[in-house]
Amino acid sequence: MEQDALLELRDITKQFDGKTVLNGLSLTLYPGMVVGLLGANGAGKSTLMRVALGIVAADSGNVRILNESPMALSAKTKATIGYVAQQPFGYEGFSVAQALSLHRSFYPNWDQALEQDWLQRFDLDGKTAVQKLSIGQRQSLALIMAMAYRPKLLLLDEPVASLDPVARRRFMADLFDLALESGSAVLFSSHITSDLERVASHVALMKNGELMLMRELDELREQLRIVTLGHDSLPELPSSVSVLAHKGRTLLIDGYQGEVIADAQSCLPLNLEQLFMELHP
Ligand SMILES: Nc1ncnc2c1ncn2[C@@H]1O[C@H](COP(=O)(O)OP(=O)(O)OP(=O)(O)O)[C@@H](O)[C@H]1O
Repeated sequence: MEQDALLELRDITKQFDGKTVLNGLSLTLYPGMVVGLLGANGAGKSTLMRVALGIVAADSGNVRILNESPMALSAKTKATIGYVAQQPFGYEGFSVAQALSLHRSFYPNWDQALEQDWLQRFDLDGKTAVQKLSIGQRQSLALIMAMAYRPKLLLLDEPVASLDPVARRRFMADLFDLALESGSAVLFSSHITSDLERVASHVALMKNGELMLMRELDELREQLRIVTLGHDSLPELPSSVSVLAHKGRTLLIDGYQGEVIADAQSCLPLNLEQLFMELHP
């Protein structure tokens, strides 16, 4: 495992029923990184997280999470990892306060002030029965449960899909602060590209079980261009530039450093949503 890495996946392959879901995927997370994981439905985002946590075993490749094997995590290390699954689990039959009380007992580093702060922010009442919470409120509770012990590594599978825009914004800002303040790393999947652009330090883009791009967001803005060519054929390109997609007169390039692109009628930066669309024609 590389020095300081909080999570390292190397050459991970996973098949389900003969279908390849993760295909030679490598990804490393360091302290302070907030990585937004972007990919179409079925691209393998949840599977990646589940492999990282040892919930499912990879067919091949190597995973190290906080310097341990995910299949043999010590209790001490487990207490420093936060995870919110796409469909958060139950606590049916408990009130919010009872559920938190039970959950809290597993984590020596639980920050009760943070818990109270977030209960207020998410407008959750401790007396409400968990089964009466809306989907968004359940998601909020699951987030509090995963974050109030300030984990070193936080994996969130579409954590904000059911939150309203105000709650989403607040939570996203907190997420970023948490990582920066405590030297944690966060990996979160989301289809909301504007959220990703607002809070992520890095973007990881998956397609068909492969990692197409893993880059600092600022770098991505500088080095990716969408080019409209005068003709369908690919012109000779500067050596630093690589082609991500080419269809008709539209060319998507990486590694752009301000060079002149031959035959270009326009050469423009693009946002994450445009990038996603261009990579999924
Ligand atoms: N336990 C399983 N058994 C069989 N197939 C599975 C299993 N888990 C996932 N898959 C398949 O693996 C593929 C990737 O699923 P995964 O949930 O990782 O995608 P995702 O990128 O998280 O998708 P979404 O954005 O829709 O949540 C899908 O085709 C899915 O049907």
